[in-house]
Amino acid sequence: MAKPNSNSPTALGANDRVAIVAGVRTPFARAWTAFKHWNEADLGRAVANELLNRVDIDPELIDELIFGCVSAPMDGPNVGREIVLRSQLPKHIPASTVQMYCASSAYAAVQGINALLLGTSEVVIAGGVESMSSARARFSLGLSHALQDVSRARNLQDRLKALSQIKAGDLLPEQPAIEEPTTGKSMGESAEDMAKLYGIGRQEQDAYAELTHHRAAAAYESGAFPEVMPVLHGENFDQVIERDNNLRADTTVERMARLKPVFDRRHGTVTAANASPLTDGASAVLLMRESRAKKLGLTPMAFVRSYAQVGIDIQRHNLLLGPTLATPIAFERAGVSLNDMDLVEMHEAFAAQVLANIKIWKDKDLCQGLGLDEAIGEVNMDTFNVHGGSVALGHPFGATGTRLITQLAGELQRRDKNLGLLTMCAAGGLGLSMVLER
Ligand SMILES: CC(=O)SCCNC(=O)CCNC(=O)[C@H](O)C(C)(C)COP(=O)(O)OP(=O)(O)OC[C@H]1O[C@@H](n2cnc3c(N)ncnc32)[C@H](O)[C@@H]1OP(=O)(O)O
Repeated sequence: MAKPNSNSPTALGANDRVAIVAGVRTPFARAWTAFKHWNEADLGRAVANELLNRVDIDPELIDELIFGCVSAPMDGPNVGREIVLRSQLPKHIPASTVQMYCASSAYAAVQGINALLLGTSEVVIAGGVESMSSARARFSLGLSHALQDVSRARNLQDRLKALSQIKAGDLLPEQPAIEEPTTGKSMGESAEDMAKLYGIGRQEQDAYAELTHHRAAAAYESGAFPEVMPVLHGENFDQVIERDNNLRADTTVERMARLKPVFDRRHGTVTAANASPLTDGASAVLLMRESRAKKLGLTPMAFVRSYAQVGIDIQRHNLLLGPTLATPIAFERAGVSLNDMDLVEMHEAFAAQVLANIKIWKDKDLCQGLGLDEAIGEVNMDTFNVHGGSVALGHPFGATGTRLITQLAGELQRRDKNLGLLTMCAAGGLGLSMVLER
């Protein structure tokens, strides 16, 4: 289990901090709905262009674009580069695509932060995108091998021989799955395990899901999501989506109670309502050092104080514990504690995962059982996910990280507050936490 590194600095680039200057995102759309006809590179292009249009900055000043994408398309897996080639950005800008499962765009931001601290880039666009609607079913390996043999065959006889190797089962397409290759368990099954292990009941999960939907709906009404851009959609791109379409302002615990559990149909508690949905969308942030922002006359939303990443042995521990393991390290690096946080944003893969993590945070024995020295502390729900989270807004895997960075930075700015934490679990037992300051 990862332990805080006591030699860590207390803040990143203390004399010339890394600034989050701006952030944008598309509305998040349930898979196979509004963005059915969009692909990853075009969704990414839309947010990159919007960022350039909103910030008064010469595109020539962008040194690098880094994007996260979990399910990268086979016909252009470096989505970042495809975005540059399709956007208003100058084509000479280098671009890359990173993968840290659900934390991918937060990790893209980390890569950008590191480049700025090293001085290898001065202005970075970091973001992420996911299009579950574009995820393709694959040929089986047996069929792929046979088709390769056919294409290499020199004569009709060899071609027929290659084709004769194909078994009936090989013809079945393999659907993209959200399963851990190591454990064979889906994310939903891990959420069920977590709910059972930490005693998080169905009612508690549904009540949390109701809260997150209602908060997100209220946030739209109060204008708290200026980062959300309108996007054209539909077969002829003649309709406009302006808000996340998973959001249900009218959802109630009573309605949710009627739903059957999905991942453990007999004894489970995780349902379509208390899980984040499969989602399409993109988000991006503009990063630069404080001094650069000042020179360009730009007012940063917030600065990066620290970050930390962890990996969990998922054969011993639940894979959705990332927030519990990564947060103490980010706090120690920033020289702060939970009590100092004005706002906390936790990615909501599932209501059960959020509730289990915050239950562990306040319990010394549970924290020590996971190798931590002490309890992290008790979360104040009035300052936690104040505008809702992934269960309501949706969770395009590659885009949630920079959605969280923008949302937290924006809310710190609006409330004129000083410190905020964002924290994420990710598949593979990964976790990423980041402390922002003003
Ligand atoms: C680190 C990480 O982030 S891991 C997380 C990774 N993400 C995941 O694993 C994704 C998990 N989610 C999923 O796989 C899917 O969303 C599922 C399987 C849970 C649900 O998928 P679907 O069954 O397609 O959901 P669907 O939208 O059809 O909803 C099912 C029903 O619940 C209802 N429902 C959903 N949400 C609500 C709500 N908030 N209130 C009331 N009813 C609701 C729907 O109306 C629908 O009802 P109907 O059958 O009468 O039409």
